[in-house]
Amino acid sequence: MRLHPSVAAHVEEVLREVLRFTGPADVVVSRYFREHPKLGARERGAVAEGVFAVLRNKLAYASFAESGQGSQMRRLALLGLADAAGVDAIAGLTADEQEWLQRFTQIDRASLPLPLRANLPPWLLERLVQREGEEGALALAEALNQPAPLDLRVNILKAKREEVMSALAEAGITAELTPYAPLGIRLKKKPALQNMPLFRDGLIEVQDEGSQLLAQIVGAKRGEMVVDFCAGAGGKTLALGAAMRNTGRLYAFDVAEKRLAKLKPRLSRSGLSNVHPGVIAHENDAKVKRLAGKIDRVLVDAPCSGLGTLRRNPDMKWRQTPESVVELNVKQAAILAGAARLIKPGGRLVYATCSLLPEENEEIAAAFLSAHADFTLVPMKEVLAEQKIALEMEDYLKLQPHLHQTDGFFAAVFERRK
Ligand SMILES: C[S@@+](CC[C@H](N)C(=O)[O-])C[C@H]1O[C@@H](n2cnc3c(N)ncnc32)[C@H](O)[C@@H]1O
Repeated sequence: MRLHPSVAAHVEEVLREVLRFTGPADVVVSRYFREHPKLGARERGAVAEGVFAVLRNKLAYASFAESGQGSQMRRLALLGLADAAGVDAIAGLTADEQEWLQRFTQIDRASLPLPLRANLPPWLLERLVQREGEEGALALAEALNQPAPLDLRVNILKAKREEVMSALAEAGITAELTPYAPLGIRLKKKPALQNMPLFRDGLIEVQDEGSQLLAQIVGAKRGEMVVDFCAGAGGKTLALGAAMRNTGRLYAFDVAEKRLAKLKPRLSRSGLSNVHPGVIAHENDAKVKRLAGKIDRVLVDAPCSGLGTLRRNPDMKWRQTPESVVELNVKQAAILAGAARLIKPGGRLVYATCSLLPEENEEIAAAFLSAHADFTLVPMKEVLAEQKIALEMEDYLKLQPHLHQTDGFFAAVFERRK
C-alpha cells in the first residue's frame, strides 16, 4: 500500500532540523509529531524510519544525492524513505525521481569505498580501523547501522519468562529468548506495548539484552546496600531492584532531575519498594558522602559518547567529536573516583559505558586501578562464571553488536580489599 503523498515532504522538513544536530534526533522527531497531530500511525512510522535511515547512511546518501533533480534535502528524504518503506510505497514521485531512486536502490553497497560503506565520521572510522582492521571495523559499522530489535526483560517479581512467552504468543507477537540474558525476550517486530496488560502491570520492561547483562554482572543480592550512581531513567535500577528481590536498599542517584523523574512511573509498574531515588548535585554531594564505606555494590553507568548505541541513536556519531570524548573522559574519571568512596571493604564497584572507544573504557579502568591501590580488578571471566552467563570474555565485558547482537557495552568490575 502506498504512503500518503505528503510523507516525503514531512521527512524533508524533519531532516532540515535533525541534520543541524542541535539536539537528539528522537526528541526532534517526537516534537514534530506533537506539532502535526493529524499524521496517521503508518505515516509517522515511515517518517521516523525515513529520517533514521538518512542518519544511518548519511555519507552514502549524500554521495548518491549529488546527482538527480530537486533540492538535496528532497533527494535525501527520498533515499531514506526508499530504504524504510521501498520505492513503490512512495507516492507523488516524478518519472525522473522514480528512475533515479530505482538506480540507487540497485547499487551493490559492497562495491562502494570503505567510508561510504561504514557511514561513520572519519575520526571514528580511523579509530575503529586502528583497533579492528578494515574488515572488523566494517563488520562493526554495518551492525551499528542496522535498527536494533526490541528486547524485553521479564520482571521476576511478577512473572516467569515462559509465562510471558506464552502471553506474547497468544497476542500474536513473535518472540524468542535472548541468548545470554536469562530474563530477556527478543521481539522481531515493534508492537505498541504501552497498552498491553503485560506492560501496564509491570510484568515486562523494554531493555536491551546488553543493558540487562550489565545489571546482572553487578551481582546485587537480597538484603544488600546498592547504589545505581548514574541511574538516569532507571533502566538498570529496575533490573537491580528485581535481582535484590525487592529487599535491602537500592539508591538511584543522578544529577538530572528530569531523567530521574521518568523512573517514578516505571517503579510503580514494577512493584519495587526498595528503591530510593535521589537527585545529587555532583559526585561529591553530601548524600553521597553520608554513605561512604557503607555500600556493598555500586554501579557507575557513566555518561559517555553513546557510540555503542548507534543502532538506536544514529545521530550520535555525527554529534560526537574527539573533543567531546576528551571532555567526557574527565567526567568519567571523576564520577568513578567519587563513587568508589561508597564501597565498603570487600564490596564491588562496576564501571560501565555504552561506548566502543578504549579511551572511555579500558583506559579509564586502568587509570582508576593505578590511582586506587585499595581496589583490585575482578576478571570478567570470573564474574560471568559466578552469574552463569555463557559469554567468552577476559578482563572486561565488551559487548559488540556484530558479535553479540546487543548494543555496544563495556564493563569493568573492581573489588575493595578487605
Ligand atoms: C548512561 S546514562 C545512564 C543510563 C541509565 N543507567 C539507564 O540504565 O537507563 C548516564 C547518566 O549519568 C548522569 N550523570 C552525569 N553526571 C553525573 C554525575 N556527576 N553523577 C551522577 N550521575 C551523573 C546523566 O544525567 C545520565 O543520566
